[in-house]
Amino acid sequence: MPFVSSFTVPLSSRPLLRLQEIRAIEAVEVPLADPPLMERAGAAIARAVIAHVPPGGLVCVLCGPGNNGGDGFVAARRLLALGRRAVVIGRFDGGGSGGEAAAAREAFVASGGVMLAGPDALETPPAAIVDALFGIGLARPIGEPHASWIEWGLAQTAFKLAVDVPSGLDADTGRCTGPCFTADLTSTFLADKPGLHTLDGPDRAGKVVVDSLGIDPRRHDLGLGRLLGLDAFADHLQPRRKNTHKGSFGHVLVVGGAPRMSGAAFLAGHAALATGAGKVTLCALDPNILSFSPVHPELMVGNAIPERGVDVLVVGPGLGASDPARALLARLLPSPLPLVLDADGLNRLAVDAELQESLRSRPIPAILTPHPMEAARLLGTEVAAVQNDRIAAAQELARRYRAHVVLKGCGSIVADPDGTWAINPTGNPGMASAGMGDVLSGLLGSLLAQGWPVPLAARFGTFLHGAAADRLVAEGIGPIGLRASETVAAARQLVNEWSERNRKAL
Ligand SMILES: NC(=O)C1=CN([C@@H]2O[C@H](COP(=O)(O)OP(=O)(O)OC[C@H]3O[C@@H](n4cnc5c(N)ncnc54)[C@H](OP(=O)(O)O)[C@@H]3O)[C@@H](O)[C@H]2O)[C@@H](O)CC1
Ligand SMILES: Nc1ncnc2c1ncn2[C@@H]1O[C@H](COP(=O)(O)OP(=O)(O)O)[C@@H](O)[C@H]1O
Ligand SMILES: [K+]
Repeated sequence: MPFVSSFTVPLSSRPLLRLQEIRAIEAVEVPLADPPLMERAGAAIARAVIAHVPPGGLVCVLCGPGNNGGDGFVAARRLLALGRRAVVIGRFDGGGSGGEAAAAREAFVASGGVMLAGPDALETPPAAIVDALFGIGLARPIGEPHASWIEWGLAQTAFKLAVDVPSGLDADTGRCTGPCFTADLTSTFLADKPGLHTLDGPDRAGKVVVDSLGIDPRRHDLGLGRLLGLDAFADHLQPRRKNTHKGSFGHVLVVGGAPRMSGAAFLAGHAALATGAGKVTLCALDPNILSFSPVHPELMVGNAIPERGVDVLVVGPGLGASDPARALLARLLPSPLPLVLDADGLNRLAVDAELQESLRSRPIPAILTPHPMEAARLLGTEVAAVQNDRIAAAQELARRYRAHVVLKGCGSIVADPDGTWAINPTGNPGMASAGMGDVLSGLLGSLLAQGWPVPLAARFGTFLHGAAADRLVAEGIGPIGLRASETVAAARQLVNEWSERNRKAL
């Protein structure tokens, strides 16, 4: 029997709020809420602990100096009231009370709760650790004593729950700014946060559960960011009408394939065909390229750009940096056809003001698919600067190049020229292998050829590709050794399954 774990795909899209947007909700709701939001947050944590920890197990709550710590004190007090074993580890200098967090601390102590000065004082190993050290108020890398507590916590086999955000993780960017907690479950409040879903976030947060604390988020400005779910694509994931022909599904032209790099163009073309493009032609720079692929004889292969009949351009896979490559870009960027620009196409664009102007002036904005290094070149900066704030980097690229941007990597960001953005929750580290980007380009071209609106194609192609890789991993194929070409058949299977499911739902 092959190893099979469950494959689940995120079904529902949801808002992702950045710090300022969360703070704006707090400013309105905290003064009005009865019971107070901290009380509700603490109750939610206590419920989550009870759901995961058998009675009798010791729950150790690490509490920090702010409201995140306040949530932890409320949770500990409630656990005690429910007959659970709970202690707090916390150290608070200075006496002055005041503020909700201090009141929560006093209420915990008044109810007979025990506060220890460090994990050394624990008499038994905990069954659960609740990280209530820092949440959205993290202002700098975590120092002592909290850093040692985190290190101790990570060494325990206990169930680990993070309150709002794993301490040390930046809720906006997903960056660890120093020592950082790693949770099995993050219970996040009011709304979901982007930092839980990109860069280091998915490694640190574990499963993310959103608790609105009884606040209807629709009463507030939900910002421009979303976490993608399958529901966002339902209108376009429909079964095919019977009365159709290959012309109904568009003709994709893949331009790339310089000497020794023709595989990239083949992968993109293969992905486009397998996900529904009516016809695919490869225009390769390699003069010695085979005129047909024995593996995929459906692909039309040559060295020329067809005079007519093409509906969508995918430019870049294996394009290289030669003068003929530049000439092709200069010819194709002003085209009125939908365009996906990837890989060497992006690298050349980064250093060529004329090409940049053609791109910006296109009647239909292109889709650019940079990985962080390509994004850094396009922004004239370093990879670290891109990764410091992936959302801001993708938004800046989208604005500067007037294009839809897929900034690839763990938690790919999709950004549009109007400032809207999304994070893709699908995908896994099996995708960190050569050729994956070429497959993505082909998928995007295929969706455009089949009439998907450009912003939605950028989102769905990214979602589909990651979900395909996730399904393969669930079937025991990867993550180690997962090959780009394997994701193509899995994407085909998913796109058919999802379309068929929508037929049944009609
Ligand atoms: N508002 C509400 O009612 C609600 C809030 N909620 C909860 O509150 C959380 C936000 O609370 P928060 O704003 O108090 O920030 P929090 O994350 O506790 O940290 C700030 C404190 O830490 C300190 N500090 C920062 N970095 C530090 C470092 N590296 N090392 C050491 N100290 C550091 C900082 O002090 P300072 O920077 O001034 O030294 C300040 O004292 C949120 O995530 C959610 O859990 C929910 O219950 C919903 C209702
Ligand atoms: N750790 C990861 N988690 C999720 N997706 C990943 C991960 N690593 C890579 N990917 C995805 O795989 C693809 C890799 O693209 P790219 O880096 O351009 O590969 P290549 O240039 O080798 O074709 C992107 O879509 C990226 O988002
Ligand atoms: K926390």
